[in-house]
Amino acid sequence: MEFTKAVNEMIRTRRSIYTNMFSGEVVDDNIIDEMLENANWAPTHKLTEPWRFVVFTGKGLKKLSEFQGELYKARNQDHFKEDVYNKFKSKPLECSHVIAIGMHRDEEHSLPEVEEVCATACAVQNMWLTASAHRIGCYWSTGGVTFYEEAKPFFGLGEEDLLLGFLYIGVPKTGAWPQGRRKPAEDKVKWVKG
Ligand SMILES: Cc1cc2nc3c(=O)[nH]c(=O)nc-3n(C[C@H](O)[C@H](O)[C@H](O)COP(=O)(O)O)c2cc1C
Repeated sequence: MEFTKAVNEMIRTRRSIYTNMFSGEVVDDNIIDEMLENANWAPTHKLTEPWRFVVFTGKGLKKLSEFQGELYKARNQDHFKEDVYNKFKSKPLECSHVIAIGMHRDEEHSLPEVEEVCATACAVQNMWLTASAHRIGCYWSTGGVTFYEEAKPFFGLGEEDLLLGFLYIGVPKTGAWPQGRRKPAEDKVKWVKG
């Protein structure tokens, strides 16, 4: 069946495409919208739909770059490293779009936190597969200010919410689609048949 072939192909050829593999071209916003729409169809226990995204592009990338740089500086006055600071600032500027990935806890805490993180990760995978289907490059980064508690409000997240990282997006340079590698699936699977 065509669906089976397509889904196998998309899942197995989805790759992390890093910023040094980006051409500098800008991705059409319509593709980003498609990614976000597909994210919204992720599975979600009790339909809490915990994923929250902030999309940075154009001058927005500069805002993110400055925010990250300043927060790094403020946080690391005693052990400031110039190269880390430069990386915090430069990464967003190497992209066409950056999507900040947030997980929002509902007030009732209807579910254990881990379930909401899992649902958000499913949403990210939907975006990643959609980008790959268009042969747009992206990767999930948990660098930058991801684990800085005080970064949350900048991304519209509350105390109970989590910032889970960033999807860095760009047009890959020609020929920049890498081969993947995985150890055999059988190594991680046990069947119980009787
Ligand atoms: C939750 C999560 C966080 C990740 N964080 C980073 C990261 O901070 N930096 C990085 O270079 N890659 C990061 N990656 C991408 C992985 O390195 C990548 O998926 C892995 O090398 C396998 O390559 P593939 O995605 O091309 O199959 C992350 C992936 C996931 C799922």
